[in-house]
Amino acid sequence: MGSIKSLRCRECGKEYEPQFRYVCEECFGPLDVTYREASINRHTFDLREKTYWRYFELLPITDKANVVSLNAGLTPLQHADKLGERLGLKNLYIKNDSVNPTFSFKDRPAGVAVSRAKETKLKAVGCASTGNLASATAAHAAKAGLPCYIFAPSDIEHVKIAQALSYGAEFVAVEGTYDDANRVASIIGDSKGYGIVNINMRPYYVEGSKTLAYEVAEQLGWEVPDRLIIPVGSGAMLNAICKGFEELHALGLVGSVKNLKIVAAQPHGCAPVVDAFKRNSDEVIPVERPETIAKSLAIGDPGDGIYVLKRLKQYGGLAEEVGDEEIRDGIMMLAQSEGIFTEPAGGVSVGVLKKLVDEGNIDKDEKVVCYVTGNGLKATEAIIGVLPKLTAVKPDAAAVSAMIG
Ligand SMILES: Cc1ncc(COP(=O)(O)O)c(C=O)c1O
Ligand SMILES: N[C@@H](CCOP(=O)(O)O)C(=O)O
Repeated sequence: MGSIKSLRCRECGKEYEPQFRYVCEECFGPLDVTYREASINRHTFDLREKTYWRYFELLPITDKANVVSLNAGLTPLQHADKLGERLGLKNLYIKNDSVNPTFSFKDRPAGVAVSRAKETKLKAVGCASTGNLASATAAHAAKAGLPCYIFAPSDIEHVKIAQALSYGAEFVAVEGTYDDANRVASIIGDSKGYGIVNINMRPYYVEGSKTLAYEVAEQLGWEVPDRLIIPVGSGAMLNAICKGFEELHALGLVGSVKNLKIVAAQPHGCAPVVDAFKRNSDEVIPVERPETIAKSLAIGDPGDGIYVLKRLKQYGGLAEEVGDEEIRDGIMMLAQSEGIFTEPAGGVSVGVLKKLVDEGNIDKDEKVVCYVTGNGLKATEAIIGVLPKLTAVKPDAAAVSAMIG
């Protein structure tokens, strides 16, 4: 049995029974899941399934029978020696979450939220999305046998729309930004009683992403790295990863997290958190019209932005942005040195890492984990212009030989 205890307001600390609720009725703060003490140690996980459900006691589902799993998680933590050499880092790792079942890290939070929807007998699920969450929610809903409603900007990558539609979701293509889609999803979800995974189910949903901390620690032999590079949209994942490391420490599974340093990475065309960090302000000013090839990070009004700023203060953090060209360079560098093909969000992580190393902000001996959260096959239009042009050649060895030299 899982050990969920309560929902606790992140602002005022008021506790609630774990119900279908996502903001505090006193102060409108966001709610976080708390757990009863779990009796686990480092060896508890040794023989368990190779998915993020290996951490079942630390996830907000009571009965294992309600788990809706596509076998996501326990993705590779690749020692990136070649990329590290190019950047001048001795101890670089890529957490490659692009190889999940729907090809992004969103299988973690979506899988947890859809499982919770099944457990609490909701009649339908959905999400507001920039594309990746759409497929993750739709695929898990298909597996659970639940209807699924997606609300997303109409101009996201075609393949992300095709993927979500293929899983049988109803796709509402909103003429507007992600924030417009989010507003509509919130109203529809509340009026119809649908579980909108990243809005009215958010306390449960975000718990899935903290497994990105658990896995990294376990894969490093229960060690806390020196620094994490995390791409930021709403900021939910960054917060969840910090919560994950803190929980591991509280459980005695890892040592101190005091020296962990966090980097928030955003694209130049939508970098409200980086902007606030650089102004040394606690106020995140929304970006009205995001303009970036990193469409999955095009969240102008990041719901967890202020909490990212708090985390950066708590963890000696940095925040940096990179433009479209640096994002493409990051995609190519990762593909050509490590054989990992990422969508632009991963190009943002690598681009920001390169920028910080070049500027002398990261020491060459640090153990750095760079999160790559989505697959390059999902956004090929972002790089098509920088790939070499192909010239067709007759199926003739002499002609081919003349061409390739
Ligand atoms: C591939 C990818 N990486 C990173 C993020 C950022 O996650 P968050 O919105 O939780 O900050 C998103 C979505 O926003 C995403 O789709
Ligand atoms: N990038 C996300 C959109 C929003 O998800 P959230 O967790 O930040 O609320 C997506 O993949 O759709």
